[in-house]
Amino acid sequence: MSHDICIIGGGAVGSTLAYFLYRAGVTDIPVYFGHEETVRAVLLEKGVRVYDKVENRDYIVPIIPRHYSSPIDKCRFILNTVKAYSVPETLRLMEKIMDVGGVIVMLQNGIGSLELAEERFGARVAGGVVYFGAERVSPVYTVYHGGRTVIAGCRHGLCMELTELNRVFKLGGLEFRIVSNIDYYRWLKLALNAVVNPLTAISRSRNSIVLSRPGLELASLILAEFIEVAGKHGFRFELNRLLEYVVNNVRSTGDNYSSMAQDVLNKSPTEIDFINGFIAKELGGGSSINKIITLMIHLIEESNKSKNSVQ
Ligand SMILES: NC(=O)C1=CN([C@@H]2O[C@H](COP(=O)(O)OP(=O)(O)OC[C@H]3O[C@@H](n4cnc5c(N)ncnc54)[C@H](OP(=O)(O)O)[C@@H]3O)[C@@H](O)[C@H]2O)C=CC1
Ligand SMILES: CC(C)(CO)C(=O)C(=O)O
Repeated sequence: MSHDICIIGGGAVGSTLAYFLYRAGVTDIPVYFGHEETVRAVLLEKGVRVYDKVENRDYIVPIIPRHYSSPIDKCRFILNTVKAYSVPETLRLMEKIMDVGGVIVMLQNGIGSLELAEERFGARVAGGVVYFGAERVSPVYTVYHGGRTVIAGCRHGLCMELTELNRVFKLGGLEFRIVSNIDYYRWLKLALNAVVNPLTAISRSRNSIVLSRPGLELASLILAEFIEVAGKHGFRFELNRLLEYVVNNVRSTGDNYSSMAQDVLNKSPTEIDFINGFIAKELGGGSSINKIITLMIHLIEESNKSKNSVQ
């Protein structure tokens, strides 16, 4: 079956994107999931439920649920919204469902997923950064907490096709902004995630915890190292302006549990190696704050695996 837009990963971000497409009048979107049970649950619900907290309204978003092992569509646009650690499992799926001339948009936080997809699909891949907060309450229920922007662009070429996504998402109320320097925006988003995700995951708190005194003190330490690493890659950032940017973004998603906090609460693996782990590695070893934070999150992952952890 031929479709304009397919989504891989129907979790918090995938469901929210399907919701904005639904508002734009697009209703036949295949969404690929990791578990058969999720596919069955979505079929029963006749879609995914998305609660728009900004509008205080509940929607059933009709989607076509698929399991990733059964690639039966041909898609002009593939929006990949699985967690970074699941991306390798989706490479074969993307190969099967990408239509001739199709474009993939990799929407993971952190560094590594876009690079992996580019290795396989070259210039047919765009990167995207998501500036909204969404919480997956159950496999078929997502709360959209606010923020209305996705920034996207290709690193090799112009990807003019993306203007179509810009048009359709705009109809639904989401800004899908296309930029020529997507790497700059990926680094900027890395700064935000390096602060918000581990601090909310360690404290098992909503994003607004970052605005507390210790939260802001830790933010400065994390960002000082981020600035050093970004500088080595040719991106110059200034600490006070970065802190202001983090504070503004935390204010607009304050009620959300970051994706990493959700992972920890669900006893799932986290994306720490793609975020603070990446920064620590780029610092070249030694006992950095990003290294310590990475180890602490790995310790929590281990504890979550263990039957002896306190519930
Ligand atoms: N949540 C948020 O507020 C934000 C998240 N992000 C980023 O967006 C990305 C996605 O996060 P989020 O939506 O929270 O993640 P979720 O954990 O909510 O959703 C992940 C989805 O991927 C599916 N999946 C897992 N493996 C596969 C596979 N092999 N093939 C197809 N689908 C698969 C899961 O299926 P199943 O349901 O069956 O398990 C699930 O639907 C992450 O990189 C995150 O950092 C960025 C900004 C905000
Ligand atoms: C923007 C933010 C911090 C929203 O929660 C996010 O990217 C995430 O949760 O991973």
